[in-house]
This record gives sequence, structure tokens and C-alpha cells, in this order.
Amino acid sequence: MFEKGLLKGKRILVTGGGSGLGAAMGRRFVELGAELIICGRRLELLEQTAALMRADLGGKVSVARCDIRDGAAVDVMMDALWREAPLDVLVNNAAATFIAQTEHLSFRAADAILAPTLHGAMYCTLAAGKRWIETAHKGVVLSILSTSTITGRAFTVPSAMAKSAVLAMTKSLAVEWGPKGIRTVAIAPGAFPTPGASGQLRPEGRDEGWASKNPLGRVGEHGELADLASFLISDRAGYINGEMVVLDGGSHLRSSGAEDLLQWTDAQWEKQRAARSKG
Ligand SMILES: CCCCC/C=C/C(=O)SCCNC(=O)CCNC(=O)[C@H](O)C(C)(C)COP(=O)(O)OP(=O)(O)OC[C@H]1O[C@@H](n2cnc3c(N)ncnc32)[C@H](O)[C@@H]1OP(=O)(O)O
Ligand SMILES: NC(=O)C1=CN([C@@H]2O[C@H](COP(=O)(O)OP(=O)(O)OC[C@H]3O[C@@H](n4cnc5c(N)ncnc54)[C@H](OP(=O)(O)O)[C@@H]3O)[C@@H](O)[C@H]2O)C=CC1
Repeated sequence: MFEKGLLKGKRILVTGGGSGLGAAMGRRFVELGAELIICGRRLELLEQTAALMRADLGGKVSVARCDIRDGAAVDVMMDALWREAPLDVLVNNAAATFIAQTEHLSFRAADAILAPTLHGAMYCTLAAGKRWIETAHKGVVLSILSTSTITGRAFTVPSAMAKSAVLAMTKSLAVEWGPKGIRTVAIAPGAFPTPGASGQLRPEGRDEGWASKNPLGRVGEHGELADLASFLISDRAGYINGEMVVLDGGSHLRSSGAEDLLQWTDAQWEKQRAARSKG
């Protein structure tokens, strides 16, 4: 689809790149010639993902263990990365979510979502941005958001709040950092099944509506997201700044994706909470 070497010479950090959509995007970036760094909390998972990419594609892929909820840890990671060479692209992909009746969320539960999804994205963006600005280095920040930024979404309220905040960051920094050579862009994916998303959002018994309720009758393919991400971070998209591109087959025009949960009984919600507390 793209010219060979579209991302050649680009050094890219994908947060949460050890699994799911982060790994799919990372893989495509390497195929297109980029040097990739993936970070997350589970070192073993990161090492496995990186080893697979190196074996399959032969590119340069390295890992950094980092909990992005911790700003000091993000700074340590960025210092280590910059000692080798500056990044060219940051992909804010790491996030957390789960379904819950909002009135049952403890403050800790709300923070479990807000901390990685909002604060983590902010810390990584700040850490990369200040280094780019100090050295007059060009950069791109791509944030993976959600159509909840447009529709809101019942039963995943902290996630919808955090994603909307990161969209506000994307638009605001486009203006503030654009003159400094930094582009900020975003993607709002619809349903792209991953073990992480299905585990948190699709407990047993929940209506399997992702494909049947989509105007195109299907969920997204990881390659489709990886292709859009590759374009947006490439120099070919050099005039796109402050925009969020929706990639959902038109699904959000029909529903936020949470309406089935309005039919859940108290007993179903109680079962859901109990399933969580049993681990
Ligand atoms: C159309 C489709 C749109 C899809 C849009 C978006 C999708 C996604 O974002 S998919 C990404 C999904 N991936 C993840 O969530 C991966 C990361 N997940 C995690 O790290 C965990 O699952 C986490 C979110 C639970 C956070 O873990 P951690 O910080 O270790 O949290 P604790 O286990 O210590 O719990 C803290 C706090 O939260 C309460 N809690 C946890 N899970 C639930 C739950 N399922 N329901 C209700 N409450 C939950 C937990 O009980 C703790 O609170 P207290 O009991 O008050 O201490
Ligand atoms: N799949 C989908 O249908 C949709 C996904 N999205 C978004 O796409 C992105 C990827 O989701 P998906 O691939 O499905 O889910 P995953 O659960 O596979 O991805 C989440 C990643 O984030 C990492 N992560 C979580 N918390 C932290 C933390 N504190 N510090 C560092 N890394 C962290 C996880 O690694 P570890 O646990 O090792 O830290 C994991 O690799 C998310 O932003 C999600 O909101 C948006 C809309 C739809």
C-alpha cells in the first residue's frame, strides 16, 4: 500500500506496544523501515513481542519497561532513549478501561483508568515534547483515542473522560507546538477486537453486537489501523495537525456502543463486580 521505506530513519516509541493494537502498529512501522521502541509494564511480554518482530522482519526493535503512570519513570525512560538518539515519533497507545456502573466506582477504580489513559499520555507527551523543543528537533505525537470522544460512553465514564482530555491536548498542542515543528494527531478506532479490550469490555453474556451493529457489518482489522497510523506519522501527512481521524466503519453515527448495557439487570452487574473481585 505504501512506498517501501515510508518510515525509514524514524525512531518511534509506542506505549503499550507489547500487545494488541500497539504491537500491530509497531510491526507495520518496522515493515516500513522505522526503528521501534515498545514500552509497558510487563517486560517479558515486551521481550516476546520484540523478539517475534525481529525474527519476522529483521528490523531494530527494542524494549523499555516503564509504568507511564509514574512521571519520574517516564523521564528516566526518555533520558535513556535520548542518550542513544532522539525519538521522532511518540505513539500514545497505552490505556486501561473496564465496564462498571459509575456509581459503584471507588476513587481508586476511577484513578486506575485515568492514571494511565490521561496522565500517562500527558507525561509521555511532555517528556518527548520538551526534549524536542530544547533541541529544535521535529516530532509527531499520535494518540490512540476512541469514538467516546464524540458520543460519550455509558459504563466506561473514566475512559471516555480521559480520551476526551487527550483529544483536547491534541488540538491545543497543534497550535502551541506546531510552530516548533511538532505535529499532534489522533485516531479514534471503533471496535478492533484484542484480548485486552475483549477481556475488559466483553464479559461472558454481553451481547456480541460489535460486528452486527456496525454499518459495514464487521469489526476493524488491525492492519487497517496500522496503515492509518503509518500514514499519519509519516512526512506524507506533514500538513495534518490537530486532527482526530475516526476509523470505525461509521459505527458511532449509529450508537455509542454501550446501549446494550442499559438493559443489564442489577443481578448481571452484581455478577460482573463479583467476577472482578474474584480476580
Ligand atoms: C467500541 C469499542 C470501544 C473501546 C474503547 C476503549 C478500549 C480500551 O481502552 S481497550 C484497552 C483495554 N486494556 C486494558 O485495560 C489494559 C490495562 N488494564 C489494566 O491494567 C487493569 O485491567 C486495570 C484497568 C484494572 C488496572 O489495573 P490496576 O491499576 O492494577 O488496578 P487494580 O487491580 O489495583 O484495581 C484498582 C481499583 O480498580 C478497581 N477495579 C479494577 N477492575 C475493576 C472492574 N473490572 N470493575 C470495577 N472495579 C474495578 C479495583 O477494585 C480497585 O479499586 P478498590 O477495590 O477500590 O481498591
Ligand atoms: N481494541 C479496541 O477495540 C479499541 C482500542 N482502543 C485503544 O487502543 C489502545 C490499545 O488497546 P488494545 O490493544 O485493545 O488493548 P491492550 O490491553 O492490548 O493494550 C493496552 C496496553 O497498554 C499497556 N499499559 C497499560 N497500562 C500501562 C501503564 N500504566 N504503563 C505502561 N503501559 C501500560 C499494556 O501493557 P502492560 O499491561 O504490560 O503495561 C498494554 O500493552 C488503547 O489506547 C485503547 O483505549 C480504542 C478503541 C477501541
